[in-house]
Amino acid sequence: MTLLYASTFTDALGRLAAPEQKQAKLAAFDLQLDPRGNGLQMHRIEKAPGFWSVRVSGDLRIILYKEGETTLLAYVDHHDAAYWWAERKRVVAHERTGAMQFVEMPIVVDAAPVVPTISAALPIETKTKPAPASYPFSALTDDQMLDVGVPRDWLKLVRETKLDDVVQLYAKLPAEAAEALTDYATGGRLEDHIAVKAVDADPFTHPDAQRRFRTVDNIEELRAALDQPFEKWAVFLHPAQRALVERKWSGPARVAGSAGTGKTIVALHRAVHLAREDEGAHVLLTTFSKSLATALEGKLHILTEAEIAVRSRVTVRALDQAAYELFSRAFGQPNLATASQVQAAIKAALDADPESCMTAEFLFDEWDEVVDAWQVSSEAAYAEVPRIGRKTRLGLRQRTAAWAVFDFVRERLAQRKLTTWPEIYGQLSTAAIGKLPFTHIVVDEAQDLTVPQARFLAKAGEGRSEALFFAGDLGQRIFHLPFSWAKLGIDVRGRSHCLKVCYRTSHQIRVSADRLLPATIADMDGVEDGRRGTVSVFDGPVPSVSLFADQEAEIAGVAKFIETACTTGAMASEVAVLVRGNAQLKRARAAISMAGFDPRNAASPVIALMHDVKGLEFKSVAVMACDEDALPDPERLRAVGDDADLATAYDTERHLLYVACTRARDGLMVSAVRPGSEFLDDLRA
Ligand SMILES: Nc1ncnc2c1ncn2[C@@H]1O[C@H](COP(=O)(O)OP(=O)(O)OP(=O)(O)O)[C@@H](O)[C@H]1O
Repeated sequence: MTLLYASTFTDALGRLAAPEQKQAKLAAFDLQLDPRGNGLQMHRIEKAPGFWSVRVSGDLRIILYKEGETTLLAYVDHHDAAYWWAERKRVVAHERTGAMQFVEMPIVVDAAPVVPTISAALPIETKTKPAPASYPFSALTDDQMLDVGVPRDWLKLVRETKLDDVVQLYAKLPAEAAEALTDYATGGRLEDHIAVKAVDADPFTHPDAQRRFRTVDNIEELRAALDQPFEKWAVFLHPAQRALVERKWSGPARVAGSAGTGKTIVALHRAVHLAREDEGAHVLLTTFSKSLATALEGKLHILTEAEIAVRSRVTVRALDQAAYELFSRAFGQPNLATASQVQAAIKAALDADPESCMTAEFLFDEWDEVVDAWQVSSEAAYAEVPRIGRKTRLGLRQRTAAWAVFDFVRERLAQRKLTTWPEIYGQLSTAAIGKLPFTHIVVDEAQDLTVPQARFLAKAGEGRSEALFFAGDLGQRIFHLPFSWAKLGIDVRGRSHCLKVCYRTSHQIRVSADRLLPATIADMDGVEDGRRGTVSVFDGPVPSVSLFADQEAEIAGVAKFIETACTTGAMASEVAVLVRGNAQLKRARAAISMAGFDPRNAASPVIALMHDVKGLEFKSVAVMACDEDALPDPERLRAVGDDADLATAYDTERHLLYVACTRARDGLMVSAVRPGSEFLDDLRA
């Protein structure tokens, strides 16, 4: 006998009180040991063919679906609610795709005047004819809908669905069908969603079935799955995610996609997959900051709860942290130069040459983005180096003058035995590359890699097709100028794939945030990340973009937003107030205080800078103080030494607002003092 569990079971388990969860899990473990359920009180549910109820305790019931040698843990709830759930479901293999589905049974109502609506608690089929304009699916044929996994019982109801009700299809239809229809209703093509047809195969192993059903191989696996805080991502991957995780790649590969489409989840599963496949593997799972690495490590622990040996083959570190450790081991602890030490050296060189027509800012950028980044070590090499990403051309005389400054900086750093990050990566790429302990490197947030990091990774993965895997979104690049990965030896062309299902942000928030970015962004190698066709799996309130007369009024407005979020289901720690820079932090604190919280208390809403929230998510987010003179940040723009780089710096400021807005799951408020940042017009458009 085979035991499976469904995502509906873990979802329902998560909603029970803790003692009830414990009892339900014990009954589930009994079923794992004996899927026939001998010794348990089981009853066939008359009105729901194939479904059985198992008495857990009192009136708590597990709903099982049994067919042949298969037992499925389908749902768990109190008696009446559990029966109510089962009586409205059928478990059937889709006639066209072969994927096993839970199909909600539509109720047919004969009364003609009832307006068709999917948003009702139960679907109501009527005989009224909808007007095509507001009914996006009215012209679809049966075949078109069956091809994407719509159950036959729902064909008519789908045709009668209004545009405003489309996102609610997720609550009623199998996810593959809802995704396809949502994309179609928002301008996409159904042809892009035609499901794999595997009618003769086991319907539970169809790629679409695996996003809702999981076979349990042993009690440890079931215990790990049920003990987790019901993290769906740990088990139920989207077929597009699973394909990227399990594929044998012929070179460096990359997963892209809008914020919240599960790129981090894919990176994490990929790392575990590599470690699982090969006992000799040692995987570095890395990202750009220590806090994100810590979050990744927490998720790794959830995912490998029942696989301690696999866990031991994955090391999670921020990339700089990993490089520092590797360098220290190979060459001794480095003494790192700070940006201000480099700036001081540039200033000293310029002071000695009052004739120079280059600014200290320009020279610092040139040092940072070109000379140090590419480890240029001589004037001749500087004359040759392609100044990728730098738009202002330098003539020979200017390069010679600039080199005199850089030579001075290099000498001063050497005298003081100071090392820069590019030097660390440079030495690792040459002297230590044969001794790296990692067989594979999986990089999350890869859009913010620096040149030296990318060069190092290219060297680390050289000659091994599966060694490098990247996850990132070009629309979230907020730290560095773009450069060609291919020229450095990381060629993901033909191996870059975009995820299209957004799990984090509501449809309304995603649509607003997407307006900040072009529909497609290409990197320097011509690899495109497309946002078109992305769908969110749930609905929420329309985000607000509010302009206030002054700071006091804005603080009061944000305080009200926080209060509302906290009284409508969010815990205070699930609410965040984000600002562009340190100068705006006091406004965030004032808003939190006015909402009745102590900003110093850890259980209060989170206050953070936009730069620090990459990879995080909150139930509700207020992005405040987006004033005209705060976003784009004038300091940042002033620091751009090369006027020609201004447009790129503007883009990164825009990306920053995109990152901030897409941290929100359900509620988003963006605010400013009038007239507000120019970016807000795009959000509102
Ligand atoms: N297959 C899945 N099933 C359910 N939830 C998922 C799935 N994949 C991802 N998620 C959830 O979606 C949310 C976003 O995932 P993740 O952080 O991986 O997205 P991302 O694309 O890396 O986002 P960002 O670009 O903002 O960093 C998380 O809450 C994650 O648990």
